[in-house]
Amino acid sequence: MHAFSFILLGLAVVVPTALLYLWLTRPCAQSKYARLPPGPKPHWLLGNELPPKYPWRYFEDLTKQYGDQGGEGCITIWQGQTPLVIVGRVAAAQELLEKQAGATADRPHSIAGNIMSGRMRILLIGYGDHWRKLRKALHSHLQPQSAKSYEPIQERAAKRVISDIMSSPNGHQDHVKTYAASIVLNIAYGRTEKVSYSDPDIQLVNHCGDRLGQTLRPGSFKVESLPWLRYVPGYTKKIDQWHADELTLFRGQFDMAKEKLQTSSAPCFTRFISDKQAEYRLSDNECAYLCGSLFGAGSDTSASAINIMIMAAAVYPDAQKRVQEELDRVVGRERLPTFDDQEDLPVTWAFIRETYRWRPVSSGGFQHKTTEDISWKGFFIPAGTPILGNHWGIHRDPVYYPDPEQFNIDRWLVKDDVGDLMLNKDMKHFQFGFGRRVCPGQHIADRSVFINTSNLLWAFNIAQVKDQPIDTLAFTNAANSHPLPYKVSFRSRFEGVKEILSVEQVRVWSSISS
Ligand code: HEM
Repeated sequence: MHAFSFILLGLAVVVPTALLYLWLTRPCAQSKYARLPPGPKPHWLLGNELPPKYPWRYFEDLTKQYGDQGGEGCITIWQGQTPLVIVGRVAAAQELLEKQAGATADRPHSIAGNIMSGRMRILLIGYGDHWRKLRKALHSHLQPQSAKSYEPIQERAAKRVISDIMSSPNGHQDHVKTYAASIVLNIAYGRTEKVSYSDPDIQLVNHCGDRLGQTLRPGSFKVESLPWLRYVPGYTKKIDQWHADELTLFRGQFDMAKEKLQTSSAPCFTRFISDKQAEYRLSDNECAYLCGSLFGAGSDTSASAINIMIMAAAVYPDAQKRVQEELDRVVGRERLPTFDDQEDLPVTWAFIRETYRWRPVSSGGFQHKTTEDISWKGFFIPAGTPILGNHWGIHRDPVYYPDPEQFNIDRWLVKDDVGDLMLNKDMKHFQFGFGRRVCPGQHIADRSVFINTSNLLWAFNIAQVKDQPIDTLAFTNAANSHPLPYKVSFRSRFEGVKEILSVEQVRVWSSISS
């Protein structure tokens, strides 16, 4: 027989046998997965198809269809042969991701992501001793008391945002990015100078961040579905190089910061971790990675949250007006809001909370993974199952947030004994994630958002003195990554602001600029 015919005959036997084997052993038909929450029927080999954009909106549609109809707010979709449980409602999130946090704090293993990060990027590290060690070090420095020590820096930098917006209103989103980058670099390395977002070293860090994003994008690296590929000579060459570049960058920044700190007393994570390195049993590279990954985790996220605040103020002028009335009453027009005013500004905080709910920064959330079998309300989620809190969907839970499509700051407010408004401390949001994996930078981030929102809305208020309402701003990226359900046309009238302030509010203006 001809060699070609042999090959054909071989294929005719091997391919159907392999497919039959895969079909018989398909995970979606295994008994341990029989009681997962409901969801759309998957293709037996390829799983469920996902939309190319905004999967969190699709998951919310599925939650309405399956999760609210017998799924207790949860659904299951299949990524190829792996199930993913998606939590889309508050009660389920509180139960599975918070009360059972010890069983849902792992992360799905990303082979390419961990090679690229040398297994040192905390966001990707599985739940266990290594993660605990890094987390403890971060927590000690980012917990509320330490976060408070950065307030003076945040207040100064927030003033600069106003002054930058006055000078070049069209770049308002970049000014906020510059703010966020400066704050994180200050916290990580003790850098006190204003760092422009376009500075070359920030561009380099962002370049590494882009590479990480590429590494984690499903389908980018076949090694995730075919793990043996990592042992094929040369296969990981590109990712190894990316890791080498990133490590060189992070080590360079860390070593330089350590050197500079010898002649200053500024508090920062580099100083803290260098002092505690032996106690936490951290290598030099681990310290450098902890500092380096703070930028990726905390810079663009904070900038987006602040830009979304400004966007919400533009889209919902009535809510903006209520914040400004409160600022007028509590702060007045002779000075800027400061952190000392926080307790007296419940409406401002309600506006911030509602904006977190309306457009959560990380709309799709980050996947966790179970480490124990979970039996809950008749469902069974086996150990090792990826589980995702869908921030977008959870924040649209119609039971917890009635009429969720309405931007309603009153849902966060209650009256005290004498009828004054106060923030309802029982109402929760999930902007910063869940359980043991909750964002360790949340106290710093919340402060950044508060000081910028209150200062900017205060400044817009002043600008309206001369009957020139600052009602709108142009948005590009915040709107792109968090698209509005309708097209909003923004007109920018910032040009007049500087004159108004310099003529009529000279004293205030000079306090802003100082
Ligand atoms: C508004 C700004 C921010 C938002 C919306 C945000 C959101 C998040 C979310 C959703 C997670 C994942 C939580 C989960 O897995 O359930 C996370 C993790 C993390 N965030 Fe933030 N974050 C912000 C700012 C910051 C800042 C300022 C820092 C540091 C200074 C920071 C450091 C981290 C780190 C290190 C992790 C990984 C934690 C782990 O996996 O154990 N974040 N953040």
